[in-house]
Amino acid sequence: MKRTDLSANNISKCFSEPGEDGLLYVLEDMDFEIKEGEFVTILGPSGCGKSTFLNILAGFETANQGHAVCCGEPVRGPSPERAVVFQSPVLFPWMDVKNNIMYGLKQTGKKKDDAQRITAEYIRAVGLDDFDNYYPSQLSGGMQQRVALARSLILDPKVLLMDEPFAALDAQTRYSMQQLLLQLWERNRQTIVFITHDVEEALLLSDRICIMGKRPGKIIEEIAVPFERPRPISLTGSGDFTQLKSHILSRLLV
Ligand SMILES: Nc1ncnc2c1ncn2[C@@H]1O[C@H](COP(=O)(O)OP(=O)(O)OP(=O)(O)O)[C@@H](O)[C@H]1O
Repeated sequence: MKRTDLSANNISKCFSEPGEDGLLYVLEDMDFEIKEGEFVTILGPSGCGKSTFLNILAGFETANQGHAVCCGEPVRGPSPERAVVFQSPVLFPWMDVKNNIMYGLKQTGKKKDDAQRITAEYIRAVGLDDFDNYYPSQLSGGMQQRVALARSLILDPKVLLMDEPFAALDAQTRYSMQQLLLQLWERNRQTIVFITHDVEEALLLSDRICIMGKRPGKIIEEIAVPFERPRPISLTGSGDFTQLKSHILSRLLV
């Protein structure tokens, strides 16, 4: 049986409201669990606390109550076993594609030859073979996000935490990035927590969808996505797909 890779128990989080005396309650008694190798998407209305929750899982934020547990250990801060991919790719502007992707490997003390070989594999995997000496400013948004993905995956994290990673991309690039992510996931089977506002994206990518309610957020419904993989784009026109999509939308609009 697959074991739980990441869980959150009874998480509550509040922030002091900027310029006010009061507290903003963002998460309340939130429970969450994801199994090894599972792909779970979190959907929820704007401001319900999705990013805050992901930041708690990543170890960037601390909960006021409850805690996150990764591979049996409490999350006390960021760790290379939990990689984070943001909407805006975080790259070093002064490094070319190759060095951006290789950076983390070098930090782990890998031998130069090995680091270069592994980096070349990842550059190929994300389809940037002809761009390895380009700088981030010379790349499109989609290409930058490919670099960010390769940069995270090269460290072979157990868990990938993705905060609206494709939201800024045009429809075509978004689709090709979704396919790329699925390809890499099928190969390495990381445990993925993925945040999006796009219900179709959630239904095409994930094993399970967690819907959060309004702030203070917590999960109000979980849906095991019933569609077999691979899921072709034509699936979006099927009756079962549109029915599930409209059910999810109705939960989001409550
Ligand atoms: N560091 C912070 N200090 C104060 N308030 C914060 C902080 N981080 C987030 N918030 C507040 O917490 C609430 C939830 O924010 P969060 O970004 O987690 O929501 P979200 O569900 O990811 O939203 P969206 O879908 O719009 O990205 C918001 O009202 C936000 O203003």
